[in-house]
Amino acid sequence: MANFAELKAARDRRKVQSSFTDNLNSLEDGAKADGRAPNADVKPTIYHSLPADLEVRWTETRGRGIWSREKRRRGEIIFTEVQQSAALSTGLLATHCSACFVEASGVPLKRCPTCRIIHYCDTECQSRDWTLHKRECPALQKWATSVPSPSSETSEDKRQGKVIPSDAIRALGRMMWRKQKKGSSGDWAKQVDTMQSRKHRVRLSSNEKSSQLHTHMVHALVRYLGLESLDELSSYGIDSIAGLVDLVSRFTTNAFTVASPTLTPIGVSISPIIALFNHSCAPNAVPVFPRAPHNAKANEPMASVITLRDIPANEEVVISYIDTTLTKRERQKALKETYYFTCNCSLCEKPRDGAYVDSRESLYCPKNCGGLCWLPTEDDPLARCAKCGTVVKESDAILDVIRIGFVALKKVNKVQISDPQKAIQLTTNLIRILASARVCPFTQPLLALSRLHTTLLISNYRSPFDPNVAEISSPEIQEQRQTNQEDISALSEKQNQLDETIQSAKRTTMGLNRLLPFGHPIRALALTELGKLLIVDEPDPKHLKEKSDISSVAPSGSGSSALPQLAGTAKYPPSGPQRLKLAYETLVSARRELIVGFGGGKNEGGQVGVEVRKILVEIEKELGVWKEGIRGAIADLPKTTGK
Ligand SMILES: C[S@@+](CC[C@H](N)C(=O)[O-])C[C@H]1O[C@@H](n2cnc3c(N)ncnc32)[C@H](O)[C@@H]1O
Repeated sequence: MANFAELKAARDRRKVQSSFTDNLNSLEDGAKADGRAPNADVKPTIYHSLPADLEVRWTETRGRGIWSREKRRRGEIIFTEVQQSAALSTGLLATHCSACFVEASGVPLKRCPTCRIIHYCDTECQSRDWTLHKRECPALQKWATSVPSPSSETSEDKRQGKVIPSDAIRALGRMMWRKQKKGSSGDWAKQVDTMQSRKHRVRLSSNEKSSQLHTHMVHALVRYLGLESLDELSSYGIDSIAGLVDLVSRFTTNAFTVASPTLTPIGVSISPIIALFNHSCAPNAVPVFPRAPHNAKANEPMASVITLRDIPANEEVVISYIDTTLTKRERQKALKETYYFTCNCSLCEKPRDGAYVDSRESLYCPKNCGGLCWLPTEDDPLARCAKCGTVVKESDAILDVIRIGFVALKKVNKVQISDPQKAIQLTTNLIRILASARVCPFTQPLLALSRLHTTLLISNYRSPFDPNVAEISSPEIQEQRQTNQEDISALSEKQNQLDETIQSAKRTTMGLNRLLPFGHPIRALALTELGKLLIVDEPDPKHLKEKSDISSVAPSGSGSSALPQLAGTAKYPPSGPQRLKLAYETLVSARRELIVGFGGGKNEGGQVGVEVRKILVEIEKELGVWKEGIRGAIADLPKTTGK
């Protein structure tokens, strides 16, 4: 006989099942009254490329989602797909191939001679893109001559045909031309038409900004597609302007950013299957663009969805639509503004009391007991340590510091390109102020400022040896270089800059490690960045002055997973051979994480994973050479001991 828990589970199963059936029935009746996506929905037959071990299911609160039928290990690639309807970011159109999204390196790209906007690696990429570009090409030309020019565009820009529709409009155009080409009864049209729309929610929420955005996009799309009458919409399977508004709304709810293997945004894509994954701020999977080494160009841009932890069978696979290092308030605001729902994931549901303190909003205990306190807020200014109960006295001052921090963060984001020195000055000051108020390094806005600070310092650093190359050199070469330099103090200044950059990268990795699970792509890349900084040639190596012990230089077995000690101590980062050893250990750890976040096996941690493997081989050689050199030097020494 079934016990109570089993009966309850059976009842819950029936509940899900009946919601699912009700939903199908109501859709078959043509009912759309609740504003949910019309549902060929859960009928998986239109999703031919969805692997059999993944299943589309429906829930009352979230609509459709993807469930795993099987149990999964962390780092498993559960879904991969070449993006068929993606548009490259406008700023990259001249430097990246519009078919495979790879940046030109060495060989210049070939420009479409007709529109003179789109570029390709070669004729192979051009041919692959032709079915869509043959429609896109005249649209781009027409747009360039007809669009009212914003004041920021110069007449020179216009002469060069550089007036280009936004990434979203170009991606929408591609989505619609594909629909036109495949026919309105084809699977692509069905998949696009059943993506969730937020039209209804937009109206309900009477969100003025969002309505304006939709109206603006519809106007732009009509102009881009060159539509002159309603009749022309029928070739896209749309019969009214309302249908077009709905399509735009589907696009904005479901489109996602195409990123490079280092997570730099490079475009916009629409994939009706990836759009089926629901959101959680504590996701168990992540979509990435690893650019795996075995991938042919014809398979790029390839998106993969990868598990971030072990998943039991019959669990929903959820990804995050936003940056999960943000505070609950920031996350909820972003989700509401863009996706129109209130997240009730396990992270959002945790109450602000008891022994639990969310690291994203924490202060170190005023008594240094090792515990954390919630950051005070306007609503809840009384903060106390969750471990020892000590009350934080200066709540008002801390609130002010946090407020100033967020304002400064906005300002830094604004000026980072136009005035990087000012941005560095701001981040330096704010990081100091927030840290002295006992704000934890994984807490916002300190973490966001640290991430920006590291990025700014990296782009600001120019090696005195070769501005483009970070190379590994033996101490002898470094010594030679140093003695040849006339301005020792300039080198010492450079050394300080480099060390400060490494310390900042270290602080960032520590913050991210606290919030993101092992192998999360953001965390794996931050660790990679730190490792790569540690192999940059030291302009003024401290070890040459200190003559540190070189006998412990060899890599320690398979590498240590432990991070280096906290920045800020006199010893971090170390110099010379110790630094190289630390770089080795950091990159070994980074590679392990990359293999999770960008997929193992054939993916090999993606393009960055492969690059790190190659660097590790170089370091191993270098460390081997040094060790040999020292052995040789010791062997050559006259035997004076004991005499
Ligand atoms: C990209 S779609 C995801 C698939 C969608 N559920 C469907 O049925 O097509 C994004 C939309 O799904 C819903 N959604 C996703 N995650 C959710 C969550 N955690 N809670 C509530 N709604 C969610 C929201 O309506 C959101 O705008």
